[in-house]
Amino acid sequence: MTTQLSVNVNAIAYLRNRRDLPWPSIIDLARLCLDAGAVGITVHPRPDERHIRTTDVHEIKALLQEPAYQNAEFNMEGYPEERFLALCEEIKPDQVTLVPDDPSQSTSDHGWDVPAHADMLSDVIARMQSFGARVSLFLDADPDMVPHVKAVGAERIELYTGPYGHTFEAAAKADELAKLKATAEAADALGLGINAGHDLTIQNLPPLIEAAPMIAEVSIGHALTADALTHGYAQAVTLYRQACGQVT
Ligand SMILES: CC(=O)[C@@H](O)[C@H](O)COP(=O)(O)O
Ligand SMILES: NCC(=O)COP(=O)(O)O
Repeated sequence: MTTQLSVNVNAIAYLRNRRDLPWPSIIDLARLCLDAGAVGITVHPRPDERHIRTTDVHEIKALLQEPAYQNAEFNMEGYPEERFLALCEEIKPDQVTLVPDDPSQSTSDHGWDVPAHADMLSDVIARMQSFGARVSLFLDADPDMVPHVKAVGAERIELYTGPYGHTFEAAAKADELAKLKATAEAADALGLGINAGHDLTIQNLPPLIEAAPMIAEVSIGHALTADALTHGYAQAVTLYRQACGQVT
């Protein structure tokens, strides 16, 4: 399996929202990403619309319905509150990634305590699957949490890679990578798909993929957008696809 790249466009929306102007265009840049070989687009429409707005979600959906992008995937991330779930039912993305974020959080910084929310998650997962979405649960690197994901019916986990991306001292980085590897292997053994994301970079991606080659998809936004300021957006996508081990 080759790890696929889904580009998160939250950061583009942040930049666009600085002024009451329609540029940078999320749709134009999403088109660039897909044409450069990204498997799909990821958004995280937060309740305060600090970056991705509901209108953006509808416009991306329309883009992915164009003939050229029929095979592209739409991944919607968010906390399972009613507004987000209703939007998912309206948009019908290919994948819904459930994230345990409080609305006040500055960004996603932890995975689910699945047993503590098992009944709610089971119901939400079934609700999202009823329109055909694949459901992924955002998870800390903890193999013991994996069987609970299986029990609530999700198809995938998304490994929260922030602690790995935030460490720079070799021993700490090795320790975080080992935890990610063990969690990916536990999920693979139970037949769960494995995604990964948060603070992944061109530098830290190859060791992650080497440690856990069964990772099906990484969703990357912040560092890719930063690198796009240097290399251009299409070239940045190519560089990240190469870091995923894809031949471009
Ligand atoms: C779930 C995750 O780690 C990211 O996809 C998250 O969407 C980042 O959110 P912000 O772009 O709002 O920081
Ligand atoms: N799920 C992770 C994601 O979509 C983007 O995270 P980041 O690359 O912006 O940290």
